[in-house]
Amino acid sequence: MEQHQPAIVVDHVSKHFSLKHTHSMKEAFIGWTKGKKLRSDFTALNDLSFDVAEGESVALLGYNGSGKSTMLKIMSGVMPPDEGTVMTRGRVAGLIEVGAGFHPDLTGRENVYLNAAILGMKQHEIDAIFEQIVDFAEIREFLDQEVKYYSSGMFMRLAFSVAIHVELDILLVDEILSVGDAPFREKCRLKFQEMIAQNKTMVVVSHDMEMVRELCGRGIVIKRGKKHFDGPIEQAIEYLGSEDYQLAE
Ligand SMILES: Nc1ncnc2c1ncn2[C@@H]1O[C@H](COP(=O)(O)OP(=O)(O)OP(=O)(O)O)[C@@H](O)[C@H]1O
Repeated sequence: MEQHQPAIVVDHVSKHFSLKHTHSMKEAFIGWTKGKKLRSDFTALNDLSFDVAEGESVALLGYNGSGKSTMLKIMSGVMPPDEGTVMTRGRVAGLIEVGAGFHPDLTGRENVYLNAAILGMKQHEIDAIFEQIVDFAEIREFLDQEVKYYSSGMFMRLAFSVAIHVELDILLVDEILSVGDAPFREKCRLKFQEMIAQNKTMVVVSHDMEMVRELCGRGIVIKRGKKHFDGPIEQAIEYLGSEDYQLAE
């Protein structure tokens, strides 16, 4: 596929979290008088840099806790980096915490409007895609029921459907397909392929190597927040399973 200017530029990004150490009040006080730290700093992302070209589909791979979701959250703008910058070109939609913007006391219909608006769409634009959203989610008969009565699968379908039907240039996908049933997963798979054919830029976090192989041409392998490999997807998957990765610091 022809590649253009970068859609995403991740430039020397680091992220630190503060880890709490449990203490009793007394220990905490004594520790404090002796100048001991009650918290320590944990580096989740360590000077990470990469570009993603427009129309490219890239997988972020790595063991649990290696920093993949943190990287996606920073790219989506829900979390700031501590150091470095992320530049994105165009409208970014994240399938990260699907349904996070859904309000339990509102109906399915109201939530579709609310969330599409949060994702930057105008009322008439939402009207135009409303039917497609509902059809894709297959929850039409429950549309006017409050979403707190939805099953977790129904809830996820609707939230997911809103996110993929809004106008977007960059789609960030975090391990969400595991929630849906097999027919819904298949439908999503086809939708992702359609988006790739439409030259959308995608960054996918998944432990499902079959899906990653199918959707992505390139893989970035990280461990403890550091990039260890960046290249063709087959080689990235191979590296992830290698002793080199296991031993990598
Ligand atoms: N808000 C937070 N506060 C403290 N630590 C956090 C926070 N978010 C993430 N972390 C830590 O940062 C590290 C990276 O987490 P992250 O969720 O990015 O990993 P991941 O590669 O997506 O893992 P997984 O494959 O398990 O989904 C983990 O050690 C996690 O505990």
